[in-house]
Amino acid sequence: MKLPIGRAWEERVDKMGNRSRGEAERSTARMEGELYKGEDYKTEFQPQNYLKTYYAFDSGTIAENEVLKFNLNNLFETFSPGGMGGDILIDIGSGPTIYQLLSACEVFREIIMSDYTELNLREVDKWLKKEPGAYDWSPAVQYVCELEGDRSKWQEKEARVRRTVKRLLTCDVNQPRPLGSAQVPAADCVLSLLALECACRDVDAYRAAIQNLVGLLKPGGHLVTLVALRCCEYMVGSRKFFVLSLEQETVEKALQEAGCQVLKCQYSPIKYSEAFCLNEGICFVVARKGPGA
Ligand SMILES: C[S@@+](CC[C@H](N)C(=O)[O-])C[C@H]1O[C@@H](n2cnc3c(N)ncnc32)[C@H](O)[C@@H]1O
Repeated sequence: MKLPIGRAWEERVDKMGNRSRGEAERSTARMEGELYKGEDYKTEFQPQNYLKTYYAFDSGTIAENEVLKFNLNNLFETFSPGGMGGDILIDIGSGPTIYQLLSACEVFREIIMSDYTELNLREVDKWLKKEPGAYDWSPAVQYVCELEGDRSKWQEKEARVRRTVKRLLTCDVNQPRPLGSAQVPAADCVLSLLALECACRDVDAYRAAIQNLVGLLKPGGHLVTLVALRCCEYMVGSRKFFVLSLEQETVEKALQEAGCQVLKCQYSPIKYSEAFCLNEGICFVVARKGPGA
């Protein structure tokens, strides 16, 4: 399947894949312990390192597995047949991952994925096209199939994700139009997991970003988000990235101010391994856009 991603995008990915020597030297010369953020994502966030640390599933660390299972369980509950569903789901800040779509692919006709960095989109594209070196998501896919009642159907589910993801776009949640000039229909659901707290420099920016995402929804559409609470930094390989520290109340208030009704706010005290990420709990939130928003 050839996804409708622009030629310019592919060319830039090639360039990113073969970074110039000067660029590589500049980045290794940066001081150890530096906190990366903002534009740094484009050059310093290495998708493979991120996947190995946080999504190794049963072969990885217990804490990271617990977070992933919490997330997959909540996504399963939210997107079960008879629950939320519809035409278009837009995933914002997808990163290099597809686990977030394993339940949603059953109940949405079309999924649009997006991220700030082209390297992340390239990593997802590799998996969608079954290219050599693509990440192996099968343990997570089998886990979700087991939740659905039949672990043996995991290959069918992978095929369904590949069929349902129609576009990969670049995005910036700090822009009033996070998907830029891309022509995208209003969505039934906007999903954004563990991305806003990485992308926003302060609470005002976070509130604005929530509003920007709500702007992508149809009235009555749903915003689904997962937030690592009281988090201040996380590691991707040897790089340390900034995270905005948020309380659950701040998240709920931002959604209400953006004209949404919070339908669910599932808190868990789980933490990542301290070596990778400093957080205190996590919350999975479902909100509905009100008519006046
Ligand atoms: C911790 S990762 C989360 C990835 C994935 N959603 C997950 O659940 O694992 C944070 C993601 O936020 C993205 N990001 C950073 N700044 C952003 C921005 N301004 N707009 C949108 N996404 C951004 C990064 O590229 C990265 O993929």
